[in-house]
Amino acid sequence: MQTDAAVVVDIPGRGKGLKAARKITSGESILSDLPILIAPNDDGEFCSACLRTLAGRNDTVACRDCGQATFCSSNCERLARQDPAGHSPAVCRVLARLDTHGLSAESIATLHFLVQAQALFMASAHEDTARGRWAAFAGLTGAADSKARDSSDLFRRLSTATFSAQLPHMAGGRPFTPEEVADAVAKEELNGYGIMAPSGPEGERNIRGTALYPNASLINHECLPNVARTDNFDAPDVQAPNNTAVHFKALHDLPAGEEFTQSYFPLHVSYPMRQQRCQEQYGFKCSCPRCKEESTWPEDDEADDLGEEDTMETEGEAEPAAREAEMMGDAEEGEERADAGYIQVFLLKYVCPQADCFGTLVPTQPGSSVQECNMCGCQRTEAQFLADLEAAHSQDTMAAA
Ligand SMILES: C[S@@+](CC[C@H](N)C(=O)[O-])C[C@H]1O[C@@H](n2cnc3c(N)ncnc32)[C@H](O)[C@@H]1O
Repeated sequence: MQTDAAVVVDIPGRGKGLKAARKITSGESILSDLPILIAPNDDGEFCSACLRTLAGRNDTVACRDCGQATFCSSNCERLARQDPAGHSPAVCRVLARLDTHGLSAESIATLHFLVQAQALFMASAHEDTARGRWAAFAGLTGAADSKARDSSDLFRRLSTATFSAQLPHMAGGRPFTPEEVADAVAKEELNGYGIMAPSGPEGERNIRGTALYPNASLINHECLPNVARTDNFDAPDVQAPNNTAVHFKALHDLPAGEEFTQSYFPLHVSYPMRQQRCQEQYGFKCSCPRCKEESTWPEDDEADDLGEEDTMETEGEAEPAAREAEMMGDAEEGEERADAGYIQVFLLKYVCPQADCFGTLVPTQPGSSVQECNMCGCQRTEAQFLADLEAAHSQDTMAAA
């Protein structure tokens, strides 16, 4: 791994995970990772290779063979055609022959992902770089660890198109078996990062595509995470494929040996919804310190009700900064259950305050108290945070009176 900050470890009950190889400072970048494979949505809005926004560009190139890929530039087209799991001749031939009749947009996207994953597998029989990428793909958690959904229809459509495409240059490789299709589908579901587009005029969020990363896909979930992801697929000054990297920064200081955890959902999501999504989407029961605490709360007492009387500690009249330290300090390292006050301050500190954004605020630099939202890009200073904390405290005091 290209970082001295993280090491891969086996964690009982969680499979593989990443731990801090040394002491980490708040705002430090702990990992930057390029994808093993990117599966674009192919709806014509984003580059099929690097997922850059196409609107406003005058150098886009559409694939004339399959008609199912558009690139932001001739450079991306060239890179995609050279990449066995990008838009290589093999992928293009199979895509052109896929029967997608009657499938939902989500299943079509999964089928396209399977075409690319299978092409990577077939190329790994005779190409060294494909072999390394396939090894990373094969190492991701998959069907054996989850309730794989029925993928027999996807297998049938994939194998029919593959057979009809006749892939002469794929000598040595072979198509996926039904079990390999089920495993690849599970790998996408359990490890895929949905790459979000900037919000539309009505606040709607499109997904550009799904990407699997060799190391970032190993970071486990907790509902009070200590790292958060940033990316910049539309960075004008970063050439493909480097714009497809994801970066993880520490939200606060961490001791050596601490497991890096991210939240698989926006931080404000309620306890029942988080439990359901961990179980149904990822196949595990979340018993993190926040879930342990919130499992004892009355049902309608959602985590995002920050002003609720019984979730706020109102003792004493400490200054805001002292109050933050006091409350954040309540959750001792390794403690099993987070304190209600700690959860409240954590959410105030890290949930983006912009209406309907729900991004995570991440320190801009190591040691900096200025935070930036990983979704909308808004910034907040320590003074603004302390004012927000004070306002929440006053609201609670009034509600309690
Ligand atoms: C993106 S992968 C993370 C890496 C994974 N642990 C591995 O071994 O490759 C997601 C999977 O990790 C496991 N996982 C993540 N967070 C967990 C948690 N808090 N408790 C138990 N299992 C967890 C679940 O099996 C989940 O489907």
